[in-house]
Amino acid sequence: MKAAYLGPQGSFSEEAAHRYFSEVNHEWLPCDSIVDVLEAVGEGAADKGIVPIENSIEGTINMTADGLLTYNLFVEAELIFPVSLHLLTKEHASLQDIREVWSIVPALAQCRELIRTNKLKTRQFDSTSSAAQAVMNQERHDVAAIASHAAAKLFGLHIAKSGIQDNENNHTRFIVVSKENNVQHQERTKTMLLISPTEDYSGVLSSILNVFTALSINLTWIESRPTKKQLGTYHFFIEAQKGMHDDRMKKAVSILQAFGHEVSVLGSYHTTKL
Ligand SMILES: O=C(O)C(=O)C[C@]1(C(=O)O)C=C[C@@H](O)C=C1
Repeated sequence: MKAAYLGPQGSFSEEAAHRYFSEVNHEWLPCDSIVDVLEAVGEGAADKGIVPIENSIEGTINMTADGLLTYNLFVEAELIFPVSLHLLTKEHASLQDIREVWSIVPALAQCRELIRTNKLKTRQFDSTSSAAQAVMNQERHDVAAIASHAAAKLFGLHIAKSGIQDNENNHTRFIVVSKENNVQHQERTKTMLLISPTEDYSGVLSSILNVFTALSINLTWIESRPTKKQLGTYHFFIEAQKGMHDDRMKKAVSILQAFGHEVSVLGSYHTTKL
């Protein structure tokens, strides 16, 4: 089994992948970007991929949500991973010495307060670990990567300040994706749906939500994404706190279809706290 994740070594994705797949022998495929992970699974270069989809401070990682549809992927597990971000420098330095921070956009966004109050410039990288590697390979003393403790150790960087995210209690939700439609009807705790209204009318979203209210199904995530076909047209990712084996969930899907909406079940899965 080959599993793809966002590399290089030292990324949060790598830590999540190693912890989740720990019991079995796996072949790993570190990729250069989140989209490359999804593409590797979509095109069969890897059997499974681990990608971040939501962070408790910054919200949805849109390229993951959109990529699920581009590459026709299914979600087979959800992982909750605690994220602590650190300021990593090449030499011993303090926050006052730093003028510029490098990282992936979601990690920069999780440290908005520190960046704003210290008037730091930012540079975007494809992962926290590629930013840490770039800091190691340069000579400036006023730049720092925003990355993990594992990246600091791996690249021999100094931790100038730790726990710099806006909220100490910070978690990222990863999903494990594959090409296989694994929506079995075995007991699972959550389901992800994509609902595409075929018509636009006033109250279309509330009519969709009312179906879940009427069936007492709690929703854990809702995200509107543009269809990319015409300005102002959306489809909705909805995650419900019920597995697809549950009769109420099956009923919700058939009512939504009877309303004329297109409904795809993107996965039914359990949550693992890492
Ligand atoms: O860059 C990494 O280390 C990643 O695994 C990606 C990622 C993300 O994009 O959300 C994962 C967890 C943290 O939220 C920060 C970065």
